[in-house]
Amino acid sequence: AATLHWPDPQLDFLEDTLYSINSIGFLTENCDPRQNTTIAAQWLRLAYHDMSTHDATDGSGGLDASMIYELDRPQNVGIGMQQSLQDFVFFRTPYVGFADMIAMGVVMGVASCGGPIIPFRGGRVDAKVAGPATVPEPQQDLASHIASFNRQGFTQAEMIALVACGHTLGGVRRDDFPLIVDEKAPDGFGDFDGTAASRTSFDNAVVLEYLNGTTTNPLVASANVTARSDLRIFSSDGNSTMHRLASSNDFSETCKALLEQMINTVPKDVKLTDVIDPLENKVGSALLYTKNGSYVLQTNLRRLSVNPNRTVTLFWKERQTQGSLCPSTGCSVSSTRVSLDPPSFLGELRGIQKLSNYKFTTQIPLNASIAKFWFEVDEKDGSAPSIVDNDDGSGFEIDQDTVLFDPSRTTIVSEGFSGVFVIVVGVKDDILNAGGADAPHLTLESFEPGTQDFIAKIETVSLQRDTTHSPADGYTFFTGNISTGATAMHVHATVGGQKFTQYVVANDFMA
Ligand code: HEM
Repeated sequence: AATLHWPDPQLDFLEDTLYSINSIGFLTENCDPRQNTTIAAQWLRLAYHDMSTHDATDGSGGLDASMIYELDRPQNVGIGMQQSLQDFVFFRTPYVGFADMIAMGVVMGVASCGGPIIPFRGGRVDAKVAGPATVPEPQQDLASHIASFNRQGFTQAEMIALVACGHTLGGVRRDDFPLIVDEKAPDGFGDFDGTAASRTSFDNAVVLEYLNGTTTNPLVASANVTARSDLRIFSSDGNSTMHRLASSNDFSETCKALLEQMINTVPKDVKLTDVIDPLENKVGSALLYTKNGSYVLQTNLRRLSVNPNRTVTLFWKERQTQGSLCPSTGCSVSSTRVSLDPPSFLGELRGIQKLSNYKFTTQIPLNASIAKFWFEVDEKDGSAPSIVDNDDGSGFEIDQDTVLFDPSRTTIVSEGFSGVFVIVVGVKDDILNAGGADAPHLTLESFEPGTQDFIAKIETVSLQRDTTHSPADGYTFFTGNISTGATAMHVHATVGGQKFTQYVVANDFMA
């Protein structure tokens, strides 16, 4: 399983979104309905269509979010495609692309409808252009379907099962396929399986109804014989795969494996992360800034379990060791407060009841500063306290204190419906002045996810000396405006001939 070597904004975000914060999961939590179908069904179809550009012979294509360039193709008809992309777009970051969110939609959607929990890996890379038009269509013959699934990396038996696993959710809309669903279909929607409860269940009713001849699946039973692609596919091995999937356990296990393969089908040069499981210890962001004559360090440690007796202590090592004020074991402070936060629904399914968040805000003398920090966790159950120090004993390093984003001086200014973040960054005078004739160069690279057209916007603005915040505590302040549509930014600086970079997410703009 993936281990967090802090800072790791990719794993940090993906783990949070899977288990900790009920953000994307909130939309589909109870296999929630939308447009006669379910959000989970829309997400699953989107992921399959996006993946189906894969060519196993040369390793090209796969789950790479190329769908944003392919929406106008007839194979991708249906409001669900656009809507699903809209669901995911807000969650992309400079480190996590659309494709990872489309893949996560399968994990979330399937689990929310009572299906198996599919392991999730991150690291997909978003395509810059459309892929080939290779999504299978209902009017194609069996040989074309077998060839097309082979090209995508699936055998004939796997094709049968994967179609059954996909077509356990949702159905066919008359608006999209008037030649497949006739006008008698209630709400213009032909469910893949017949029972109302089944619509919101990831179950094998689609298999059982097919086998016992009661199916209403339009792709099996449509009056339009050409459109009966599921019938041709399901029966293509004399029903042997379908008989096997009649066991609900087999169905669940098979779907888990095949859907995992589907979301992990990526272009050959893309390397996915290890499987992301909930992390027992997780450090949040660490913000270091100056205020009223000292540094302030703000951070937190998240634990998966609750223990009201547990104490968590933050330790740190000073950057200036001469005339150290800390004992040899490091300076320390107890958590300022603990909050017990609910996990995401997937976190709950993984057995997490509450997440304990130990929060710290501590002052550090200006002449000492901080080089790194770590935590001591005492369960108060007689066992020895444990140390949380980034797994490898290195601790959580504050790599520099020269260029510091300042959340306490940063503000938001509204302008009608939109607005700007007025971002303030402090630069240490020692280094600034040592720069001599070299003028400092500071920029903000803001990231907007592209909620309108699905194309992320990265904008760079220069930071200027701040006229409203006078120099203080050994720092001079610089300021620049970015849109409130930004969800993250990098601060880049060249000061005194050295380069500095800091990554900050919008949550911290107003921390
Ligand atoms: C030969 C292969 C396939 C064909 C011809 C096919 C065809 C279709 C058609 C015509 C629809 C109706 C879409 C609409 O009304 O807008 C549909 C829906 C759907 N398909 Fe497939 N499909 C295939 C394979 C798959 C696979 C492999 C998966 C996923 C593993 C999948 C998942 C879905 C889902 C979840 C829906 C329901 C969408 C909703 O209710 O909004 N399909 N499919």
